Amino acid sequence: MTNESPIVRISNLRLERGGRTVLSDINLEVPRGRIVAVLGPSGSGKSTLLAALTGELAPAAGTVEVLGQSVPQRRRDLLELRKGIGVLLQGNGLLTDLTAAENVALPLRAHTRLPDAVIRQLVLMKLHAVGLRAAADAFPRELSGGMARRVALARALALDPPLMIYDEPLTGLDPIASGVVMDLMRRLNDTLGLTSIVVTHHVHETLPVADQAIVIANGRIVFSGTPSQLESSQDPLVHQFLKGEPDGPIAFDAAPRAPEAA
Ligand SMILES: Nc1ncnc2c1ncn2[C@@H]1O[C@H](COP(=O)(O)OP(=O)(O)OP(=O)(O)O)[C@@H](O)[C@H]1O
Repeated sequence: MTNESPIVRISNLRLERGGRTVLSDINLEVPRGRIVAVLGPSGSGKSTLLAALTGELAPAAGTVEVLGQSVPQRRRDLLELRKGIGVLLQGNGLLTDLTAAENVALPLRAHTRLPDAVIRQLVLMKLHAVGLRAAADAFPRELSGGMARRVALARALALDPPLMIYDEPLTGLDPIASGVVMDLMRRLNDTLGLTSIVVTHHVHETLPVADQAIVIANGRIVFSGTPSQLESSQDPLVHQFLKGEPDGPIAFDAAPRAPEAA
């Protein structure tokens, strides 16, 4: 893979779940170094698209290339590819009986034969990168929601993956913690030379740090462009999604929920 080749290249992709087409005609290129926001109402297929990138879901048609190779079907090849993809899930997935440092060490222990002292140094570097070196020996229950999310981020970065995937990284976080996580995402992306794909409902928090945005609705990509192009789009589908309106060209049962009363 050359420096110019895209980190992700999706062509004419169709994805099915339970025998039903969820997404079709998906074409997307994610160039190196970018942060791409994947937006869309609940149930539109954002997680399904991520599943195709990580090889959990094979295409019903079309192709998915990640890190310069077609996403493999063979389990061993898939595991190898996944070492290059850091994934931050909304549930964090931290093991509660391990400290922050031990959690971050897990991928290093699973995939390398480095001595303990080297692992400890790498772990402290990753925790430092997310501003939590001092919390190395804390248990998850001793951390705030935002801190726990950052420990999970440090763990996702443990193997220095060139591609980061964030699945709803702001769920459950207050506005301050959300701002910290989004700033970190941008800073880590730029300082570590990463490429990031962020699936989120949090449009207004995410667009300021994104280089590119796509909106998925009604089973396809209905917008692809810069955040400012998105915000000025006159497309009725995009407009309905951004404003969270129940009536419009997005089917009612796929429309985003109304904001909860404060
Ligand atoms: N394992 C599955 N089997 C059958 N249908 C599924 C499966 N997973 C998802 N679906 C369906 O596929 C569609 C897309 O779901 P998906 O989870 O990708 O949407 P999403 O945009 O990520 O939603 P949300 O924002 O609520 O997480 C939905 O209609 C969902 O019901």
